[in-house]
Amino acid sequence: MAKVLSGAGLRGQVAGKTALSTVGKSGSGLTYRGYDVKELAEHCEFEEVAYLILKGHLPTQAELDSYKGELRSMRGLPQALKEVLERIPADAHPMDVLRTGCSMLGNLEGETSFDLQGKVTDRMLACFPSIICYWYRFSHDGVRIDVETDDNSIGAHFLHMLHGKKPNELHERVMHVSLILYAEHEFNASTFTARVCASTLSDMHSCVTGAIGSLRGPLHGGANEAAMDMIESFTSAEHAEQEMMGMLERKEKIMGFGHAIYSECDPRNEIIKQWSEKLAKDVGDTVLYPVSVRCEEVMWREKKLFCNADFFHASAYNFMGIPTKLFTPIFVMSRLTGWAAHVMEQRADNRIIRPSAEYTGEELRPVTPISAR
Ligand SMILES: CC(=O)SCCNC(=O)CCNC(=O)[C@H](O)C(C)(C)COP(=O)(O)OP(=O)(O)OC[C@H]1O[C@@H](n2cnc3c(N)ncnc32)[C@H](O)[C@@H]1OP(=O)(O)O
Ligand SMILES: O=C([O-])CC(=O)C(=O)O
Repeated sequence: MAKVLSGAGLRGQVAGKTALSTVGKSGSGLTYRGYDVKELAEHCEFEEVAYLILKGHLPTQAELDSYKGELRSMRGLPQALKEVLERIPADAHPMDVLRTGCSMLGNLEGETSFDLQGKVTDRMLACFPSIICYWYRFSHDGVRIDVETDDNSIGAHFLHMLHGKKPNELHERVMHVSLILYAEHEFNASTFTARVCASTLSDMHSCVTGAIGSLRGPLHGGANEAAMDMIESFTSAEHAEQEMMGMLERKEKIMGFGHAIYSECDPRNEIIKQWSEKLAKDVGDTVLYPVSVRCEEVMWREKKLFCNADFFHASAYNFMGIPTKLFTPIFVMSRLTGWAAHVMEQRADNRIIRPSAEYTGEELRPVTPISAR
């Protein structure tokens, strides 16, 4: 059953065209350029999916090898950017760090012509993990890490820099899956931000910087961090149930549940949930995964609300030793592909996005001189 889409928040209004993805077309599915996300997550590496989204087709092995080589060669950070990152305090939010990092990159390596849109996007894909980890390790551990690793994937590059050692096969695979699931999602809030910015013929770094700001909020990408804060406060499944019932009674929003478009489920949830379960077994977890499952059961039973993509990402990332405040930046490392592809699509058939407002203010009135107010 499709969700009734009407009311505030531009819900249900077609705001433009896209050939990049379909969200909830039959009530629940998700496709990227016609491919089911489930199949992509099962068979592909993230770089293949980034290539698909950005360049329009799934790469051949030769195309993929060459693309990965190119991305690998772009991991380094300019000295001036490193200096900026070193000045950002340890208690800053990494999403703010990434927003600044992206903006600074735009100053140093600006998109001076739209002919460079593919190149500047690849550069961001390659170096966003470097920006996050360089700042994180410098501000938290006092070390200046080498960001130019030879890792075979973006996910492995990230985990290697974060933990100071190469990830195992399971963790690298989960990163592929996670980055694939987060890559693209039609006209969600952050992508729409990027498209509005693009419609003024602004540059790619401005579009992405704005999108990072939109993704940061807890109603959007920030929900994975908020979900983690919640589940780690529960000591057992029973405790989780008790607390959730209280939150529902108090009409609190529970992060990681519900969706603006999907009506019955978010197709990304069952995929990341399976990987979270595998990771739970791998680390011998007996609390976080059962707590998460109980939260899912309670929300469905009480409210018919289902987990969105963010909920089981929280436990999955936690099991891989990723600090909670880096969860949403990982989303950025992935969604950058969708944002950039939408910017390119907008540019290819552009009209400035400028909706109208329904005026609810005062009727026309005279200005009283300041001495008489
Ligand atoms: C990757 C992503 O960005 S996915 C989204 C991540 N965000 C979250 O997880 C934040 C929590 N979820 C929410 O805030 C919302 O479900 C959103 C923002 C995702 C969607 O918002 P909307 O489209 O406005 O929600 P929707 O219209 O379906 O809400 C219907 C009702 O369910 C309630 N509801 C929806 N989600 C939740 C929730 N997570 N917890 C409690 N109640 C909820 C709403 O308050 C609303 O109740 P009302 O009719 O009494 O006002
Ligand atoms: O589509 C949305 O509104 C939010 C979402 O799930 C996403 O951006 O991945």
